[in-house]
Amino acid sequence: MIRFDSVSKVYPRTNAPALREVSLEIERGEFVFLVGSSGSGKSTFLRLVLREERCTHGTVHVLGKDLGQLSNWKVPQVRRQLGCVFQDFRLLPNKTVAENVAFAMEVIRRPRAEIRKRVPWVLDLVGLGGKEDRMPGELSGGEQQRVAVARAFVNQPKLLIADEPTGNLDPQTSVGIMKLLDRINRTGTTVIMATHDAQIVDQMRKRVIELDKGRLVRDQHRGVYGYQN
Ligand SMILES: Nc1ncnc2c1ncn2[C@@H]1O[C@H](COP(=O)(O)OP(=O)(O)OP(=O)(O)O)[C@@H](O)[C@H]1O
Repeated sequence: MIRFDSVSKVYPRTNAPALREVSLEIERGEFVFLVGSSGSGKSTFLRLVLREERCTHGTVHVLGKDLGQLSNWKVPQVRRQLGCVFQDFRLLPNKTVAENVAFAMEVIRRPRAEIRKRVPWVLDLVGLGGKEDRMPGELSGGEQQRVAVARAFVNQPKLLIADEPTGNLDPQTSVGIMKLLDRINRTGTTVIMATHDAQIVDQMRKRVIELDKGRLVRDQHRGVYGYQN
């Protein structure tokens, strides 16, 4: 699903690499927490997987494609198999809940009949049945993140990337979001989640990958958060 071979990333106009010779493999269906202090390279790792950035050295394979060799016009073909959730939700403020989710299907040109069927299905799945016509601004943070998860999952991606999805939520609301991600993972979707939330990592006991100053320093099966902020 994902393979990093000796991957380094140096951003332009910087000296210290954001990632240093990272090698790892993530198999289909895994649930992986990416941890490490601020600036350790978590978001950089995720940006390389999304091909928002290219690595400086090494190779990144995602879904069988070498992203370094992939021409720009082929990037959307890979991206449409990936779903993303962010700390700040990133919903379209002028569209309703249902329209936000439908939009993810429209951009990849799914047929209207399918959109009409799948949007209510996925909103039910995330526990937002009945709130289809609300605007994002009329929802709580937890509800907005549920919309974002619905939008990320509606096209049934092979891989779901979550960058601190509970960063703006209280502990109880966070547990609800994690239950949802766990459920999505159980459908076969691989989940990679960057987080600073020790409680969640310790509760879920999934694979934990830790970065420190761009280096992979820990790769633990059924791991714990394990470092101090
Ligand atoms: N676009 C960029 N240009 C230059 N340097 C960058 C850029 N993005 C990140 N960096 C640097 O790369 C390093 C890793 O940053 P990254 O955002 O990947 O860390 P992180 O682990 O996600 O941090 P956080 O937990 O705070 O989100 C940092 O030193 C950061 O300053």
